[in-house]
Amino acid sequence: MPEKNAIVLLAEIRDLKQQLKEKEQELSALLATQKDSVLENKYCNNALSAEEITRYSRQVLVPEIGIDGQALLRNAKVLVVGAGGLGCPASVYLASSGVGQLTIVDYDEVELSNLHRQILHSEDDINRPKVESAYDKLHSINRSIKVIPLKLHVDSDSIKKLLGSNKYDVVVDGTDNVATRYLLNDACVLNGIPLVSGSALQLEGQLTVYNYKGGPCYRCLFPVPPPPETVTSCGDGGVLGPVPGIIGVLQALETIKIITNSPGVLSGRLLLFDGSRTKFRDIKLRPRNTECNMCGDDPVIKDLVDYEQFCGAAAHDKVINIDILENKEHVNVEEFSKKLGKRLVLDVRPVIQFQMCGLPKSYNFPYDCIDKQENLEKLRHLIKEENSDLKDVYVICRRGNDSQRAVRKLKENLSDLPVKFFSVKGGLQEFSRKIDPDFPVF
Ligand SMILES: Nc1ncnc2c1ncn2[C@@H]1O[C@H](COP(=O)(O)OP(=O)(O)OP(=O)(O)O)[C@@H](O)[C@H]1O
Ligand SMILES: [Zn+2]
Repeated sequence: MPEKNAIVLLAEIRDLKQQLKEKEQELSALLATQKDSVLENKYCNNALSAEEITRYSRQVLVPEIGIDGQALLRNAKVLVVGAGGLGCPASVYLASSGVGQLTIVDYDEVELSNLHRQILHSEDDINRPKVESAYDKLHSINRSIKVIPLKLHVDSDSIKKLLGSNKYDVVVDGTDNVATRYLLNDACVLNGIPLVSGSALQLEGQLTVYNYKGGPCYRCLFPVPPPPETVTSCGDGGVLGPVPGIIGVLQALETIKIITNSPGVLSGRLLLFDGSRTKFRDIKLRPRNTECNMCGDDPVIKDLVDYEQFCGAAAHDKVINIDILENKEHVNVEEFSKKLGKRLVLDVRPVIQFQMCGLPKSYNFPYDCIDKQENLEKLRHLIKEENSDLKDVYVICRRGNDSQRAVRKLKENLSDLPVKFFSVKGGLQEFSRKIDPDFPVF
């Protein structure tokens, strides 16, 4: 028998997956028709079917949940925004605990660098929409609930449609940017929905519930957004997988408590998790601000606004390209690669990123401290030594933004040297995409 090649095998796997999906849909339809008859069981309290009693028995036994709580969960509708580090663990527990309708929204596709923490996605899902992969896993965890995957960017228009078409009991914020945080806060205030908010970076996490039974909203605490350059994303600062895991799981816990009217919901309090010492701290927040622009007694904001404009930052963590240099101060990666090894290259990423991977014969001068006197002296020395007759210095970073800022600083501080500084357009990510895919992207 001739040996099968990888392409044939992949095509067969795809066919089998498609067949499996069709069978699953058949099964769901069958279960839906049987549901009513399942509910009528002479031994069971009619609020829950026999299957539900068995499936959820361990949590129904918890006094705060009980049969009524479980029925509330089955009738609940939860919107999870973001199928990333927080949204994945949160939705796993919401699906498995029997939340009747779980809508999961994300615009993005799965990447290799997501897998260490985004536990709904696996290697086979790379390049698939996150919501598709989330749907498959959640559906296989619990076929008796309705999971609605929506691949879309949540903005002022789409959130209005989303909240207008369904009466959600809770919104879970599993996103990673300030603009979406304000957007979800305002949308939840306008629609009277509690917002379970979490965040995680490096070894630290935070959790609170906004807009719950007269408690504060996000704007009560943060009336104005932080300057965009002070916000660090996971892509820049990193995050250890279990940290968003812990916060996401706690988001599910708060959501379940809200739905089941359990006491102790984390409203008006902020939970701080410090993973380096494995410590939780709980701080009391200011109560609702009666003068809050959004939820105050006489709110100024009556409709959703343009959040990217309000925050001066994009409502996603993808590349925001700044353009602060003149055209002639840029060089594209094609030109840059021809000069590689023949010109001085300054890599202005943080030390850790340079240690992870760097171009041969490049020098690391992190942007943050490039204009410190001792670094300027080192640079002066390097340029004089290495660049005696080569007048160009190439400055590179991860995405081509910090390199532009660095060129500005270098021009200001080393104007006496007979060199020209160029920023490499698109940075190392572009270099990896267009010149050498062996350079690891992250
Ligand atoms: N406005 C939005 N609408 C829909 N999804 C959003 C929105 N903003 C953020 N998200 C999603 O929220 C998720 C946040 O996940 P996470 O913080 O783990 O980071 P990531 O974007 O997946 O990865 P990384 O930061 O490492 O590139 C992402 O999947 C992102 O696509
Ligand atoms: Zn408020």
